[in-house]
Amino acid sequence: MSFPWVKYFYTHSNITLYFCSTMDKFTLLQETVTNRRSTKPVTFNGKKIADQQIKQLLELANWAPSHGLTEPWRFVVYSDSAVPAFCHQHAELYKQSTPPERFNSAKYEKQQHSGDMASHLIAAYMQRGDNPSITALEEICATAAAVENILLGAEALGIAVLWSTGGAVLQPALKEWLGLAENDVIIGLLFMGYTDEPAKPGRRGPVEEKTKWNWFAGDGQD
Ligand SMILES: Cc1cc2nc3c(=O)[nH]c(=O)nc-3n(C[C@H](O)[C@H](O)[C@H](O)COP(=O)(O)O)c2cc1C
Repeated sequence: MSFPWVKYFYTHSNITLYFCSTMDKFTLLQETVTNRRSTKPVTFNGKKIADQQIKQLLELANWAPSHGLTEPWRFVVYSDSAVPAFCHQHAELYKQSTPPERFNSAKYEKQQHSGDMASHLIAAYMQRGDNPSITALEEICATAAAVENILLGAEALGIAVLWSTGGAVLQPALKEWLGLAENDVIIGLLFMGYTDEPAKPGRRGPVEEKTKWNWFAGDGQD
């Protein structure tokens, strides 16, 4: 015995479900992307993130795209008392590598204490590969994409993050201290923790002002 209406319902409800789940996926992603905010470590509350969640975020990072599958992203993770210890060292490197006329003592002290309430700190860098057809720019882009994956995953888990290139991050001194090769590039320090402070609203200029569309005459347009 056949029940055509069962087949009809089954087929069409699946189509409906497919469209619903596509919509939900986009809405969820959109919320995660637009709600993500940078959080200053000074507002962290000292609560610890489980190492397991940090590992989950690193797994997300590892799914970033890379030209030629070079996977150039590398991470050095600091946790517990290694975080303030790193920050003190980073502040010293900033002091040593900054000409006296540009040295800012307030920045130095801020760097020293930036990890006091953080749970983890991740130094993210691009390890330059030896494939001559892949440029350093491409490998930096891939590593930045990996970092963005961490930021979005953190937002989904309620973890506060600041991606920072302040202090000595862009100076050779930090690279040397971390034992990186000359062509490697530090993409940033990720200060991670929890905050009780509400996020400030994000703001962006209109994307239309950053986009140029091109059409061929006669093509359909929305
Ligand atoms: C490559 C990079 C470096 C950044 N460096 C710093 C930094 O050194 N200090 C800081 O306070 N924020 C830093 N930020 C965070 C930006 O200030 C922040 O993304 C921007 O103000 C927009 O705010 P939102 O992330 O909350 O949308 C950096 C962001 C990026 C992408």
